[in-house]
Amino acid sequence: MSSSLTAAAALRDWPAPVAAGAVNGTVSVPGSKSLSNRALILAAQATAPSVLEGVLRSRDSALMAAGLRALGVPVDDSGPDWAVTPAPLRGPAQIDTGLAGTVMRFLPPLAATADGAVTVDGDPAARKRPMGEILRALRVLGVEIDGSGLPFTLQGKGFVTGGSVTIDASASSQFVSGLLLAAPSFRRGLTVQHDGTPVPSLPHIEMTVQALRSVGVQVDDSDPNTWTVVPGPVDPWTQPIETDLSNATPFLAAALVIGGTVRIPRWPEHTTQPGAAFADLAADLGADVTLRNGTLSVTGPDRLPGMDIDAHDFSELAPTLAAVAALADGPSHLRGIGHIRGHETDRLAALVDNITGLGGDADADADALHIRPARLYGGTWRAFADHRMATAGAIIGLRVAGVVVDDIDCTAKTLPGFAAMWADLLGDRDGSGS
Ligand SMILES: O=C(O)C1=C[C@@H](OP(=O)(O)O)[C@@H](O)[C@H](O)C1
Ligand SMILES: C=C(OP(=O)(O)O)C(=O)O
Repeated sequence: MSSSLTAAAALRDWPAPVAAGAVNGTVSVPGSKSLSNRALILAAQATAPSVLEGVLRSRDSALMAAGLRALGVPVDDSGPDWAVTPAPLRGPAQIDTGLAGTVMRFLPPLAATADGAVTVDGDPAARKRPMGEILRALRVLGVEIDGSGLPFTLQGKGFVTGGSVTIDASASSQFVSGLLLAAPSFRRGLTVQHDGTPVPSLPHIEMTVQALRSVGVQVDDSDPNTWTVVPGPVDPWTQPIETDLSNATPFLAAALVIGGTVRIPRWPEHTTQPGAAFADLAADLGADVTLRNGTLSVTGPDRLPGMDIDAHDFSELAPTLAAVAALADGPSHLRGIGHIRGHETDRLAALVDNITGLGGDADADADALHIRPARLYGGTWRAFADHRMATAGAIIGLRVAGVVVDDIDCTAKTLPGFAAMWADLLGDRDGSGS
């Protein structure tokens, strides 16, 4: 794995290409970050080796693989399909989470079962992301931890007893997912109960439950806000990893904002990925949307209306939706997304700053983003190390000359090569912009 995927790179200004006309292209999007990192965590606990077909090769998945290796689990990423060979987990180990929510919330509960001390840290921005609740839960479950956020050290005893714990997962569904994904390895399994305002990104918890069941783990999710995982053997991971539908959305958004058609092959018919919601949203905005033979096609509407939507379940789409909204003919409201202030950056603040910095009209309240039509002009679009902020800038740049994204390489978090893929879609092969 190249170090550029595991270390934060220097900022690189990228003049976003302006579209010469309507788009017409097909984009092959790599595997889902969320499924890849679940597959890695589960394969590490399995009774036999797994081969992860279609796994995403990106900074977030490289960090997950490196974290497992640090704990003694061989992950061979030399081919396109990574091989994971389960082994007893042991410290001392150092884990770098980068800026990956899935690494910082999924790996510590599993690392707590290791024999030995495990120190966990991440990028400076990762230290600001909510983490206390999952550490509190691990303490309730008997795990000794030094620290209350990144960096912290788990004093692994070689086992976690498990049992039941009540948490407030209103800041991130990943608190629930992380605990459930390690629970097959807890001696008594685990019941997690959520007590608080509604959990965001619920489809991602369904993804966790489905991933656990797919490797033979029994999960009871029959009561809302309560999940029980029965301890026991984990089968090797066998399913191909689906295309990352959230990463497909900037490309599909191009068809919405400049017209024309974008096709995404290998679009699953059934999925727990919240990115699938984008197809319905595009249709609601007047696009022609079809799914035929596994390819999703989106043909943009003549005029782009505003949107008033509750994005609580698919909050990771907020930057894409905000970029579309900034180019729409009517006002937009993206509601139910207060918790994205704790994503890679404070996304509500960053989107407002970026949109207003280009002459747009946007503001945020505790839980929503409001964007009104305005004539935009060129300027710097700051990524704040956030892959989806960078791709949102690319969308706006399609229609606004002079937009410069200040760190396009942070897209390597989940989609290395984004700039080249974007240039290919627009027929701008050198990727340098206009
Ligand atoms: O479990 C996952 O894979 C994810 C859950 C969501 O996190 P939040 O619940 O913190 O929004 C989502 O936004 C993130 O991109 C991926
Ligand atoms: C919130 C996101 O990432 P993470 O997995 O780091 O939480 C995201 O990808 O939009």
